[in-house]
Amino acid sequence: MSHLILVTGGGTGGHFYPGLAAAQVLRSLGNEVAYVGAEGGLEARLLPQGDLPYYLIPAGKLSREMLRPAEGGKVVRGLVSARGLLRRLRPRAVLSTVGYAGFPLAFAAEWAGVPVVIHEQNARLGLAARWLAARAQRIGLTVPVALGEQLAARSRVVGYPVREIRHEKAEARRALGLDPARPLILVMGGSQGSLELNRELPGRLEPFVGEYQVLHQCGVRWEAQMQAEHARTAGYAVRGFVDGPLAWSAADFAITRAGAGTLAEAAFHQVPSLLVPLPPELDGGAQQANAHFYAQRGASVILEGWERFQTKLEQLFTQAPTMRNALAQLSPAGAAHRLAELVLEVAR
Ligand SMILES: CC(=O)N[C@H]1[C@@H](OP(=O)(O)OP(=O)(O)OC[C@H]2O[C@@H](n3ccc(=O)[nH]c3=O)[C@H](O)[C@@H]2O)O[C@H](CO)[C@@H](O)[C@@H]1O
Repeated sequence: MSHLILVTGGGTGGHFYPGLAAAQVLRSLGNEVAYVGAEGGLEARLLPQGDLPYYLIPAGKLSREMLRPAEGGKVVRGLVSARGLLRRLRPRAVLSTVGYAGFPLAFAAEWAGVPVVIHEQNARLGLAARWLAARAQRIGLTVPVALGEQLAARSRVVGYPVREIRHEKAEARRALGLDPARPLILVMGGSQGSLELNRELPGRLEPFVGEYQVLHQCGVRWEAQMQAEHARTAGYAVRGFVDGPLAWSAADFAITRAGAGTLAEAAFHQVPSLLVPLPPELDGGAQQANAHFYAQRGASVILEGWERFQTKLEQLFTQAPTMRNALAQLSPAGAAHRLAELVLEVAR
């Protein structure tokens, strides 16, 4: 029997980085670990830069798109590839951070009798998590989620595994090519960038540039256009993709989407944030649920309508000290270890 543990999940940063963090902990504890990502996902670009053994398999979107032959075909090919990998590698356990990219391997493993642990990042279970939860041995959660009795018995709140790297503030700003001395507002659109933040924020933040500087992460897709439009505005730096730990270490305030990873990093680095969650029709309400979890605990402010931007930003500045305390209570430090422990509990 092999000693291998397979970690799977990706597509976007929010699903990939927590899997990577847990994989690294599992490896540091002496386990043999390999990563299984989706062809075309963010991980297909990032895994070759690291030192974890990895495999890429097809993965189709698990939505109504699945009914389209091209997407449905990908789902089927993903399951066939996953089954082939399991037969070849015979892992002791599979950890999946769910999402469409974490689905094929975990699903095939459940049917092959390999112990599976899933991790749901958001404050509610997504589709892949709901499909996998019934047969998963353990369900790791970022925050408490209301579940039926059977699922609750197998679930544990472990937090969201973040990359636990902190840099000194001035050094982080220097490394990002920013003014080391001026307070920084970080705009994070998430791993793919946010068109809404790209459209709304440069103009609205202009009056604050001078007293503050801005680092706006706009998404690789929009980088060229955003650079052309704003590169010459002094104190307003635009980047397609940034080094997450560096950007959070450099920031004093943030304006962000409400992806689970973004929120967990804001908590880890204690950066008060103004949240602009994705509209519920685009993600089944996951970001709204995440944002409310933080706002109810006084850790973030939610923007409800751009007409209130100025008021909300001022609220963020004035309430920052109490928000930092609330964020410290929500810090996910140690989450990667707790998730790794769940996996080792069930590994054969
Ligand atoms: C549109 C969409 O479906 N978004 C989902 C996706 O978000 P998304 O992939 O945007 O994820 P998150 O906000 O959760 O996390 C983004 C991660 O990527 C990193 N990062 C991002 C940009 C960058 O330039 N550099 C960088 O390192 C961040 O530091 C963070 O670790 O997965 C999340 C976790 O399941 C969900 O909560 C989100 O709803």
